[in-house]
Amino acid sequence: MEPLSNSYTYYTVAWLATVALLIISRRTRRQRKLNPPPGPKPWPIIGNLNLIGTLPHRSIHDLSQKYGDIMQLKFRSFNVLVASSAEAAKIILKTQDVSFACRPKTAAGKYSTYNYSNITWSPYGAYWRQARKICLMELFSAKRLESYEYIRVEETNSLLKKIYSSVGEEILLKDMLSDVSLNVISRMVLGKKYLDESEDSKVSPNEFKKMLDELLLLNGVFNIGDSIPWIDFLDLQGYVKRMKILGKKFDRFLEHVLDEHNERRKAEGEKFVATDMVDVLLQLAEDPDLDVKLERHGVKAFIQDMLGGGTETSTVTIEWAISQLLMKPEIFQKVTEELDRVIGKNRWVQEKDMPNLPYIEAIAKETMRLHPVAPMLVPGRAREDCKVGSYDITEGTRVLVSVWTIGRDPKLWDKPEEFCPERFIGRDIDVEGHDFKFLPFGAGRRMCPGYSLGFKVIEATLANLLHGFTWTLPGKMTKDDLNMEEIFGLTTPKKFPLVTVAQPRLPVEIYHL
Ligand code: HEM
Repeated sequence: MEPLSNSYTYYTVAWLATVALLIISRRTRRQRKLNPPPGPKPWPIIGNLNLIGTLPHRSIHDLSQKYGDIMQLKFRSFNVLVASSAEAAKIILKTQDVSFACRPKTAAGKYSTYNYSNITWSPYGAYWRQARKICLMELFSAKRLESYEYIRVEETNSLLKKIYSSVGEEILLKDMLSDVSLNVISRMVLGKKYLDESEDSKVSPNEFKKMLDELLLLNGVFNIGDSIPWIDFLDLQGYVKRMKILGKKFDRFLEHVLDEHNERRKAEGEKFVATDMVDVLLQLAEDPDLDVKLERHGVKAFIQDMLGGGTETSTVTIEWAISQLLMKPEIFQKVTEELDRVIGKNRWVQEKDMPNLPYIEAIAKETMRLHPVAPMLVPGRAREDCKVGSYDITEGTRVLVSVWTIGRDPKLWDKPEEFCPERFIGRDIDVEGHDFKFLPFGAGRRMCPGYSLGFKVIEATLANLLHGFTWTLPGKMTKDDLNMEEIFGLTTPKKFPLVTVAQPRLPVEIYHL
């Protein structure tokens, strides 16, 4: 019996070893055959992170100049594919967008946005598809956006009044703009403004603002645990702890919002009409015909998305626009000539005037070309092994589209570093992701669903700021003293907020809003 058992063990071991060798050799053969995009040689553990500075979009831009418009980096344990030309962007966002339409799993998505139940971080699939359908048909339909125009007008008027009451004084424009956009979005989404002390609410205005700032910050940070999963539990930077705290705070607030809305619905019974986006979402949550049930936590996650997506984005863009004009004051003259000719001096600009103000539109676009809010869009993730051109991309690879580089490509833009709105005049380049050389809102399946609202707010606010006031730098400050550096985050704002001085340019009675 003994020799038989020995030979049995021997054959089993030999067989297992052969299978293991076969698997290893097949894997190595496969790896050897892979043709990854060019990129810098990664270091062990950190990969190429040593090459990424405090402004990652600029570091990545510099690397793309060396390695080409389709390059691959390694950030610790995962590959990062970077597309840096209009052609490469088209491949990622159009030709092969199904392969890249997923989002990476991040602690922010898990802990601060209801376990990936919001639109931004939800994986590609039936739930996300339904969310996009809700955006298109319900939340951002032309009819719905039009029905909220009075809110945008009222809030812009209160901004103009506030500026008028500070004429001649130094103004921190960003603070004023961010109050307006927060009021606009919270009235459209939640039905009331939470920055108003007199409103009865569960959070103070300060707390509400802080929560939103923290949401934007934590969704934009580089959390080490996301790229080295086995040290995730250590939470070395303390971000996960903050995300959990924020998640709880938001939940308390949003529960209160939902309860208030449900109570009104019950009280009004048959007469109830949905007036804000929460009402719409709560109605959808009861719709038995939805393909995927919209749960209460999904409603809360969508609300968070709207609040997060709709506030900082327009503020940051308008602040950049006014800063650029202060650097090139001759543009003020051209734009006021257009405003005086089309609008006259006896009224404010309305949204319906915008098609007649191509120079304002061109200023907004030129600002977004040079200062895209999301310089590398929101990261995507390869859903499967695939090819981009002749390169092999492996499943799980993160994907960035450097719209910052594309907006500065000298092959596409003449004197790309110069702020020159005229380049958009008479050219059919829209913001809707049709032209891959200009992608401020992305393109394809994952394109920003709030683009039309965002662009409306930017254009109309900018038009009225320029129609109602002349803008100068404070005291003896010259344009050479104006710092145009940016900081990186979920949005890419000015490093030093703009301080400016306004003077009225319309008859006094026009400011009695
Ligand atoms: C100036 C205004 C805005 C800019 C520049 C902007 C920009 C962007 C960009 C670049 C993306 C990523 C697209 C991609 O990955 O391809 C995005 C996604 C998104 N934006 Fe906006 N956005 C703006 C306004 C808004 C508004 C007003 C809302 C909602 C109220 C919103 C909600 C969203 C959502 C939910 C996503 C995620 C879409 C998805 O993953 O399917 N955005 N936005």
